[in-house]
Order: sequence, then structure tokens, then C-alpha cells
Amino acid sequence: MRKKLIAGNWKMNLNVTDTRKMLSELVEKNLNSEVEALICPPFTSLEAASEILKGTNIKLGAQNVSEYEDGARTGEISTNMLKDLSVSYVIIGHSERRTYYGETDEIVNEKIKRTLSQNLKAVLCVGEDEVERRENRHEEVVKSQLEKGLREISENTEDIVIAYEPIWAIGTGNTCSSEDAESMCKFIRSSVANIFSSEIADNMRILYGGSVKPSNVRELMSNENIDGALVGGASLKAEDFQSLVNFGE
Ligand SMILES: O=C(CO)COP(=O)(O)O
Repeated sequence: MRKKLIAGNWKMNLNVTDTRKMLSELVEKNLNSEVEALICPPFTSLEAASEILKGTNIKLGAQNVSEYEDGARTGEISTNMLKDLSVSYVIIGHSERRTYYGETDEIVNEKIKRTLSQNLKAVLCVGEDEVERRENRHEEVVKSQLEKGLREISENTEDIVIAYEPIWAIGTGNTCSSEDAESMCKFIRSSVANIFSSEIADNMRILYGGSVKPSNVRELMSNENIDGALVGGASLKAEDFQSLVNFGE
């Protein structure tokens, strides 16, 4: 049985003071222990977050990582630097990094290899844009992202999580319907089975992301192939994140 995962991707929001405030409130909340909770703050807040989350069941993640181990890579952050701060998950290949910072499938693949090699969990983001959806090319696009992103990976596949985030649903309030999200997550599971094996696919968690809110999380999580959510805007307040983890309660 796959344990549901609710992950908050804070993106470029909440400075250290705001992080301390939010997480100090969150650790006092009653969260469903059957659901894994993950917070991915900006790099600058990781140390503060690590201190506050220590001893809790709330996991800590990063929003990106370098594909290189160390060295002359100005502005980059390494897996070792993240592990030093008790980070256990890394979001890789988010559409905003692909769109605004030119991250290719090949770079994403290198980042995943680096992340898995360091025994960190990799959350691979895939998803089509509005034109690709309109032209009914969403399965073709996502299948290609999976095949290229997961190329030449054979170890630590249990540390891979997939996040299906249709770009047209991110930050728009235009959430993918529960039926369409389930259909795509089922397609992703089938694609992963072809890349690895049915056993690996059956055990791999597949999240949905794109305007998930406390008001729609329960319906989305009721689907067989949706194992959680990757949430942006609605993850920034402790009360909202508690509601997401408790599936709208
Ligand atoms: O990009 C997302 C999470 O990674 C989704 O963002 P929103 O929840 O704000 O639509």
C-alpha cells in the first residue's frame, strides 16, 4: 500500500522569519499520521526549517539541486549541502525551472541520478502545457519527460516520486478534474511500468499538482492512482497545510 504524500512547494515565498512563524504553528497542529507531510521551503530557510522540524514526522525537502557534486558552479547548491541540513527530498524538473531557467530533460536526468546516488528522494515533475493539452498531446509529452528523465536509472527506484503537474493548472485555480488527474496518473504508472517494471510502478507514488486546495484535496486523493499532492499557493499557511494533510478536515 502506497502511503499518501502531501508536499508543500513554497517556491520563492517566506523568508526565515516567516518560515519560523509558519512552521512553529504547523508543528503544533494535529496532522493525519497516515499521511506523509513534506515541506519544501526556499534554500535560505532550510536551516531554520530543519531546526523546527527536528523530532517531528514532517519531512524537509528542497526545490532544486545541482547535478554536480561541488566546485565552480556559482549560485548552485549540492546534494551534500542539502543532506547537511537534514533534507530528504528534492523537487526536480519543476515546470517553472524548465520554462524560466532552461532545464532540459537531460539536465533533469542528471539531477535525478545525482540525487538518488546520494540516497535522497527525487520528486520528478512532469506535465503538459495548455497548447499540448488542447492538441491532445499530453500523454505523448509526459511519456517523453518520463523516459528522458528516468533514462539509465536502475538503482534506488524506491526513492523516486513522480508529480504530474499540468502547467495550465499551476497557480491558475483551474484544477485538473479528478477524472482527468486520475487518468493521467494511471497513464504515468503504466509508463513507469514500461520503463522499469510493474512491481516498481505499483510501489511508486504519483502525486498530482496544480491548484490543489483544502476544498478539492479530498476528491483528488480518493483516486486509486493519485498518491498525494504537490501544492504551491495553498501550502504557505499552517492552517491550510494542516487541512491539506487531513484531506480537507
Ligand atoms: O507548482 C505547483 C507545486 O509544485 C502547484 O502550484 P499551485 O498549487 O499554486 O497551483
